[in-house]
Amino acid sequence: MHIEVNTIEKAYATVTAVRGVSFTIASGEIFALLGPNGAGKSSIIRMLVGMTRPDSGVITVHHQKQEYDHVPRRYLGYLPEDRGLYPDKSVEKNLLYLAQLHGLSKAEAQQEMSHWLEIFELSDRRKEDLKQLSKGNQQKVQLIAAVIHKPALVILDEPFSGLDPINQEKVVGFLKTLREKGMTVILSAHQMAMVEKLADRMLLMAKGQVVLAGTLAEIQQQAQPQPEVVVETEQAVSSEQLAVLLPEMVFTQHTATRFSVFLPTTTQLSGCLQQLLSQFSIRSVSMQNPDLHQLYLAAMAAHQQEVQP
Ligand SMILES: Nc1ncnc2c1ncn2[C@@H]1O[C@H](COP(=O)(O)OP(=O)(O)OP(=O)(O)O)[C@@H](O)[C@H]1O
Repeated sequence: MHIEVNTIEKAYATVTAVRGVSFTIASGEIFALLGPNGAGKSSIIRMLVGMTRPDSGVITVHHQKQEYDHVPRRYLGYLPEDRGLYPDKSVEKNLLYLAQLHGLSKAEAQQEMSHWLEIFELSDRRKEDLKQLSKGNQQKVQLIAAVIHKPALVILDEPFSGLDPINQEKVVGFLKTLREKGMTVILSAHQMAMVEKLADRMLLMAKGQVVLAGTLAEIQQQAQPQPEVVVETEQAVSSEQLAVLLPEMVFTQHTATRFSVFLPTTTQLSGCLQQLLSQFSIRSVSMQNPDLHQLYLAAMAAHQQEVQP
């Protein structure tokens, strides 16, 4: 399934939740929607699944040579923000009911359920009522419910919420398995460390607008066009010495023997190193790429400044 979103807008009574947002999602990729509370992520998801319509702009979903203006229910696996299984029914009843509702035979449903319960180490809990399970285990059952009918597209709103680090890692593994099975995955999340491990491409939003978009490498390039080189020296180096040696460059001193140089372009790396080597013994040099968490915070701070009058 391939999705194209072209300049969609969505306003509610008092707020414009989505402002001219465009992106594409290729078949079989994990696509992350990121942004602070109220950024517009859930609004986009609700439009993708057809729960609401954009006020303007176009959504085109391509699947098996057909086109749709939202993802048809039969191809969709959805973990909504407000979960929605039956707490008074057993894990097994919940999952089998949902699978059969989506058209799986009883045997197929049993087979899929056993497969996923085993992956999440919940096989021995299948007879228990959902409400008897811990919040994390309920979340895992919710995730199984979203994929048990083998949908082409899985949309997961906050799949890591309420999970401890070990279970978060399990969900990372689960999402990679979905990708291996050829499913397209859209997820919204606040856990940047998890997203960084998983997402093929991502869209960072704030106040209904796109702030950054692309692969992690593309986002790093957009957000920090000046590469950071971290240098460690054998002997102490002062800021004054650096300012004389590298007059054109911006640097930050971390310790007496460790500092970062922000290169105007990567082509200036060898010149910069030659200058440093002419004066100091260098212990190590490494290119530093900011992680998604740092990029996210920096992009949000920059966006905040931009939108302030
Ligand atoms: N049904 C609605 N009626 C009115 N306003 C709404 C409605 N749904 C969302 N909003 C508003 O639209 C904006 C975007 O909300 P949305 O839920 O899409 O953000 P989000 O990025 O999913 O946030 P969160 O991370 O908190 O779930 C917010 O200001 C929100 O208050």
